[in-house]
Amino acid sequence: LKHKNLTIGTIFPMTGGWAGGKACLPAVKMALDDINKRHDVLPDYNLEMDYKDSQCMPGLGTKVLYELLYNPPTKILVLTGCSIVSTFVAEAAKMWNLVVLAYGASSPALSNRDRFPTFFRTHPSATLHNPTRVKLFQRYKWKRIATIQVSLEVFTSTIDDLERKVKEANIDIAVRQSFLTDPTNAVKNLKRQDARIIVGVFYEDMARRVFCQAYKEKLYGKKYVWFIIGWYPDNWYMAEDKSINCTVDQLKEALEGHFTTEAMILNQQPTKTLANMTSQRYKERLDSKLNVSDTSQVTGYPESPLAYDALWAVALALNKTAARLALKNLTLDEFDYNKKHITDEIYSAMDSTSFLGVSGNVAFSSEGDRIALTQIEQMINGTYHLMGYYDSVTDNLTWLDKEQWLGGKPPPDHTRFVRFL
Ligand SMILES: CC1(C)CO[C@@H](CC(=O)O)CN1
Repeated sequence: LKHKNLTIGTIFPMTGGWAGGKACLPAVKMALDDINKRHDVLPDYNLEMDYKDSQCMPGLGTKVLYELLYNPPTKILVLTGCSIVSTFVAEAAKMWNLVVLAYGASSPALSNRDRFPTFFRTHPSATLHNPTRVKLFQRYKWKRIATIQVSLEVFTSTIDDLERKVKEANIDIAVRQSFLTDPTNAVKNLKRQDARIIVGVFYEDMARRVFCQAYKEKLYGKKYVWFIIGWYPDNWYMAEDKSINCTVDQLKEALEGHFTTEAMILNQQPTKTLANMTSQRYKERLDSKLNVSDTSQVTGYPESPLAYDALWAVALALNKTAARLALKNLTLDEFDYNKKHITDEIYSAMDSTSFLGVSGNVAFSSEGDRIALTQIEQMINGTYHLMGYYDSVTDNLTWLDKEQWLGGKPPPDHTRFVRFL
């Protein structure tokens, strides 16, 4: 039983822009143990991994990919983290007929079958937020939207996608502002162009600068509605920040009432997953492996269910492939980088993935993107409160009717001129 080995090449960012490997590597090790104990999954094979650190840098990521591919044993598939590493690895890996599965890549640019024909990701694309935003614009009859973003590819392509989606809904992005590190002019322009319903996409360091400027420009309060990203650490606006000259209370005042959207990447139900474990039990097991006091501060902790489930997606796809190859008297351990017919089987098995993981139901779109629910929260009195969920596949918004409006009702999306007859 499990007398043959299959090796997965895995790349983790242990430091750098997103050091998600800190929690995702232990999660993948846990998944390997769990899978190798199962006799009903890959009964003939023991799954192993050969892992490298990319430091979330594309150059190093490319170098370690070559190390993985030019050293035995043959790798059956590659696992990656950061977007900037995944784009290089997924672009190159097809030359070795390798499927690539990312557990930590959010860039919309990766949803591209021409550039990345063998790419999948258990991490949702940043564009997952956009159908939710449109749904809320429609709910409150807002047709004039403003956006402000940091000039980074991941945010530019997210807003480009939002523009396409609002156009389909007959909604207009009337004001679009971007900045590199200083949002002063962008925020002034939003005020000058009478922006009211504003979508902001940036990392939390820039979010503090934007809302400090919004405080100064009085671009907040009952006339305005802000939508920003929901996966910042809970008290992100209280962090010590020498780059702004606003107090926490001033930021808190500017932030009062804003909405956030984020992908749901931890199964909320108390049900047991395919791994015979609830997501709560998963967290307990990972916490014991991380053995630090506050595990939620470990980079990659929120994404670790995506890494754990990525291994299960690999195991199930290889299990399915082994059975199909057997019909042609072929086996998985015959794979080498020239056997595209085996890659095609792995690809189609991965494409048809559907199982309940600790991150919720795991399934991929035709571009390999993770299909997931989003949750909407609102900051009320300095803390986030759950407002509802949105399933873009069924276009179903579950709304708890708890939102608060500083002016007692949703503000209009522009100044209403009363015509004096
Ligand atoms: C939600 C976040 C923080 C988005 O960036 C991902 C990293 C990346 O896309 O490179 C990790 N998860």
